[in-house]
Amino acid sequence: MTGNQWGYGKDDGPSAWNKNYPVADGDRQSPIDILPHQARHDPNLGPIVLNYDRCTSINIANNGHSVVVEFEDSDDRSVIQGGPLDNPYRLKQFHFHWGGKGCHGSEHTVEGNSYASELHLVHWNAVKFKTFGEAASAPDGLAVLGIFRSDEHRWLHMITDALYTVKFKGSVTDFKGFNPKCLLPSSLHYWTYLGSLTTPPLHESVTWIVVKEPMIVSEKQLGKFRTLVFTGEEEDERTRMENNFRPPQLLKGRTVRSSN
Ligand SMILES: CCCCCCc1ccc(S(N)(=O)=O)cc1
Ligand SMILES: [Zn+2]
Repeated sequence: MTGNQWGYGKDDGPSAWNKNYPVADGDRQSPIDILPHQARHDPNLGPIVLNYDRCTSINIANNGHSVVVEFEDSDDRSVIQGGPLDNPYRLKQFHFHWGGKGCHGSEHTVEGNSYASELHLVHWNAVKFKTFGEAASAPDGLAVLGIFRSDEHRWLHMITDALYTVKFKGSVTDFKGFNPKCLLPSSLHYWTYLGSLTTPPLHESVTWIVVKEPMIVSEKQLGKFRTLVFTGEEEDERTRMENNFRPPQLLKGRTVRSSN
């Protein structure tokens, strides 16, 4: 693994990340396997509140690890708050993790069971920090909403129809007027725990909020995500982008709390 090059292959994948990112073996790494019966129900955990109605999506990009939709985060136009969060956190981007086929692909698992894919809505604490980069390495800097994805989804076509425009690593295209609220399941009951980024630099800066109810996407829609490639247009080999998920990490004594 040269420099900060990392991936999901045999030589540069999750088991090799601790060489360049020793925090990979830290005490609050993500994802984890969630055991619902061992989660502590906390009546003080209020509902998650999403104010996305004035969000401004900017572009959709293939960053060589996933497909990412970026948002304007210069003010509090789209924030998540409530639940375990002490402040509103600004929506910065969302991206996905998925498998090669069948039911593997999510990062978090529930009693050892994985879903076909997982959506991450990434937010940062702009009350305490000046930039996303600064928040991304602070213990209470980020809040990521994780949504499992399993069978057909009506709104997802807006994403999958745009995937052909970002087939190659490094491609970016405009993607305006998309409100990610349409990607969310009806109930936002959740598990929450203190964890990390699931890709390098693996900073232990994330308050994870994992929604219990999966959203529905079809195998056909998932297939469109697999038309992306990890490699740039100029490179000769075409490595299909799939299995871009990190396996569950040790809990190391952490408590997972459950909303009602
Ligand atoms: C200082 C730069 C940090 C960039 C961090 C980019 C990033 C955001 C979210 C996730 S995830 N999969 O935990 O939601 C992983 C990586
Ligand atoms: Zn992610």
